[in-house]
Amino acid sequence: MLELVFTRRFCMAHRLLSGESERCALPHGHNEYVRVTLRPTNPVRLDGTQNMVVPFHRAKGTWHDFVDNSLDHAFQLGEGDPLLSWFRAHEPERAARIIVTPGDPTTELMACLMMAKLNAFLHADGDILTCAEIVLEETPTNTVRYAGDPLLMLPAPRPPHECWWRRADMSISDS
Ligand SMILES: Nc1nc2c(c(=O)[nH]1)N=C([C@H](O)[C@H](O)COP(=O)(O)OP(=O)(O)OP(=O)(O)O)CN2
Repeated sequence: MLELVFTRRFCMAHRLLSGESERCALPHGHNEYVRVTLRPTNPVRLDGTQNMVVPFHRAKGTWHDFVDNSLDHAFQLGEGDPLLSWFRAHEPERAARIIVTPGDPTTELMACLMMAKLNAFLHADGDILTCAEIVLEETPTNTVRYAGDPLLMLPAPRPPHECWWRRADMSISDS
């Protein structure tokens, strides 16, 4: 099976309120790497001329735009986090740069949300490719990997069209 594999780096900050770790409940940041593996939905033989599954820029362009302009330097907060209400009340323009997640923004959750978003982009581009695997390296020593359908792993708090990770746009929250 021919696969296309792309890696991108981004900075993020988050905090985890529901876990056992007190230090993770204070806002802190990581420089993360996300690696995605894309597979042709209907694999065919290389044509002997162009010999491409899809041009790289088409396969990764929208995804990297999302990583660079929506994920990079964004603050990730669970939708019940009181910091979210604070930003919406006092710094509404910055609140728009907050990634709002269903529950704590753990690496597991973010990996599945990001994979679902990528699949929404790929679906909107004709379903030529599907994301088969995502690897999200939170730190050099902590990595989450998922292969399969991310929708099977994700909470389903609202109808699909009200969940930003199901929409093929640059959104990172639902108002
Ligand atoms: N299952 C998960 N557990 C934890 C997550 C997570 O996303 N999923 N996240 C964190 C925190 O973000 C924390 O900042 C990183 O974890 P930690 O192991 O404390 O990071 P270190 O850099 O200290 O790792 P060492 O290799 O042990 O130095 C916590 N748990």
